[in-house]
Amino acid sequence: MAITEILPGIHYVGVNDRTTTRFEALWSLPMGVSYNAYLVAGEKIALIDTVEESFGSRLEANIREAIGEREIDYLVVNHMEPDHSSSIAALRRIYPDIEIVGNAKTLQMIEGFYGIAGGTVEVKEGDTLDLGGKTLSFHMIPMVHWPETMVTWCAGDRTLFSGDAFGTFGALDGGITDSQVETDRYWDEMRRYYACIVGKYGGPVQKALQKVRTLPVGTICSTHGPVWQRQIAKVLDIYDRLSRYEGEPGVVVAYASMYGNTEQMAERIARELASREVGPIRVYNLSYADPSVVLRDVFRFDTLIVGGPTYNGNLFPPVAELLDRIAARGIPRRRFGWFGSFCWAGASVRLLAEFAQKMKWEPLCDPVEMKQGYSHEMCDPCATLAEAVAGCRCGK
Ligand SMILES: Cc1cc2nc3c(=O)[nH]c(=O)nc-3n(C[C@H](O)[C@H](O)[C@H](O)COP(=O)(O)O)c2cc1C
Repeated sequence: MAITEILPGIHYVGVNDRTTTRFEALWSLPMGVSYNAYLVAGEKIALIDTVEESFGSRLEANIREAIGEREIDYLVVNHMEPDHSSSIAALRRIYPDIEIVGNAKTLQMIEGFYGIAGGTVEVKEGDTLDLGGKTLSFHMIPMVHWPETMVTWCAGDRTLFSGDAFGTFGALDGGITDSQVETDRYWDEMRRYYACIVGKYGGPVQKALQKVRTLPVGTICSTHGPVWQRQIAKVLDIYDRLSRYEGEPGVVVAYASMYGNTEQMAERIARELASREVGPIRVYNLSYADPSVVLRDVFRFDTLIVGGPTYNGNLFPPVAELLDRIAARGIPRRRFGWFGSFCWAGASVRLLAEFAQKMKWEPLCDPVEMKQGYSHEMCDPCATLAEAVAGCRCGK
């Protein structure tokens, strides 16, 4: 059996993208990304999802390698985001009789994006499609992370085609299933993918998880990253924890600084945290750090300390951008401390306090504010902030 036949009659026909530098024109891709598509072959054949348009010819080649000149009877569209749907029109040209299976919202989007209206099969929650020897059923998971998203369940093979749910950044280095790849490389990429792409939709992800837990899942075929078989419990746990916005113990110190004074406060706070054995500690200079990595760790850890100088009566832009990203994802709770600097009329500390209030986050302690240059006098206030973090750790 070819390595691409992940289970008898279920073929991986996806592709790797190691050239796109920014996913959604926003998020970095240091390990690339895969666009996964699958063939389910009974007496009839269904293709589940497609790939990004520029990789369409590779998808076709992979399909031909798996099933030769046999026709594909159905294209199941779990998710309409163009990295999975933009080869639909090309596929229809290659396989003119292919019937496109989707829910009402999906079919409306297919017409809107690709002008395809006929040759479709509309499905609702729980509907089934008999391929002869394999039966697919369809289950809606709206807003994970678009409104039309659904998953496809193949009960006979205990296999869930989950769309973007349980996906991760990171191309597939030869292997396809989690026993064929080095899984440790993917966990941080999975958190980064979740935080950047799905992070706003914790509630819908929780509902999807409830549905998935009723199924005896043996294989998860998502649209990005490895096929999960051995590590399903860990994957569900990561998605569960992140979608409950449950941080694990750890501190992110995120700051920006034009001339190094606020930076010295950040360094001091981190040193004081470490000397109290608080950890892990991740320190990011927001002018240079990859925003997706910072966001990943804000999702991952339970404590966030943010600092920046006052800039034209406002927050320094890289700090404001981080706060915008956090607010857009509605993270409901973090233990929050903040610090800032100014020269003649401070605003950054006040605006960080307003942010905490807007997010309904509990402040850890009074903020640390510095006028003009950093000096040894700032050590005590920075230590007090670190002490507040350490104090919470001990349950004080
Ligand atoms: C372009 C610019 C705008 C600034 N705007 C303000 C301001 O509106 N109010 C203020 O009190 N200080 C302002 N400052 C001063 C800085 O906030 C202050 O020097 C701070 O300590 C700089 O911190 P840093 O060394 O970490 O960059 C401004 C500085 C610059 C360069």
